[in-house]
Amino acid sequence: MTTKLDGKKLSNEIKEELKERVRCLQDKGITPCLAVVLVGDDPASQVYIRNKKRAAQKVGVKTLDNVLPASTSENEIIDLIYSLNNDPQVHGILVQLPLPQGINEDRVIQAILPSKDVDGFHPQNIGKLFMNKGELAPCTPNGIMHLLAKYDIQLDGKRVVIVGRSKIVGMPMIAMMLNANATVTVTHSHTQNLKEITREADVVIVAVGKAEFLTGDYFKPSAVVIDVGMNRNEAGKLVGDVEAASTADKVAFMTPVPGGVGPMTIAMLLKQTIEIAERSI
Ligand SMILES: Nc1nc2c(c(=O)[nH]1)N[C@@H](CN(C=O)c1ccc(C(=O)N[C@@H](CCC(=O)O)C(=O)O)cc1)CN2
Ligand SMILES: [Mg+2]
Repeated sequence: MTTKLDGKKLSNEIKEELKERVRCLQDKGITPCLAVVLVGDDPASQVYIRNKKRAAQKVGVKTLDNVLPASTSENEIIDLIYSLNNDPQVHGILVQLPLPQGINEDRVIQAILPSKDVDGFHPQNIGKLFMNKGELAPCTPNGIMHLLAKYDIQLDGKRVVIVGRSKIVGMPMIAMMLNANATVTVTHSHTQNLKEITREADVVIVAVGKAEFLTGDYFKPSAVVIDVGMNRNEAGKLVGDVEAASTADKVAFMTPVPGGVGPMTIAMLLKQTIEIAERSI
């Protein structure tokens, strides 16, 4: 029997706790505020921003919208970020990724004041994370760590395999797993004999962005499988990077798609916005 790692349920529990923390801040005259920067008209990004704003509203985090056309120049985006850096009412700044083609994502992220970098993507925050001194961490891997802790999944000494090395998930996940004393292997598009590697793993984190890329035979029966993927299959159905039909009921723990990692990402974003506001007291 496979235990479902229910990110939707845990994210709702976290949001309830966050409401209380927002009430405490409001008693001190502080409203946590998240500035959202969305450039262009990528439909998926528009959905994610809508979901983030809705969740923020539910817990009492104020959002400031900055929606810019795809034609906006890199310098204009950076100037906007500088003005948000200097705005004392703004606690967190979120730049929705991906940015339109031609915009240098690294330059834009580096313009964010590290103390307001609620997504934890600034090199200073990534560096601190690798030194196990992180304060603001990328939300998806952070959400995965919270989900594993909720289900008492031990990481110390365990073999963790990360499939994918993106800046948003795979790379920061390496640091978090090392900080948890796991033995970490990172695999990517150049990796040979992937199945031999994943079959040895106690925990497999899959973030490759390819629909149903890994099937049940990639995992041992006691494995914990974390599926970060969100893809539309040919029938238009939302599916992960792991084939659920051949994997569910075969492994020990698994995240569903949807309802696994995704909601945890949003809960972590709100949690970190509130933490920045709490530090301002
Ligand atoms: N600045 C950022 N950009 C991006 C991030 C990020 O963390 N920061 N991550 C992804 C997209 N993302 C958040 O931005 C995100 C994606 C999906 C979900 C989510 O809740 N998914 C649901 C399903 C939603 C659906 O039905 O379509 C789920 O998994 O249950 C949350 C956040 C790239 N960009
Ligand atoms: Mg999910």
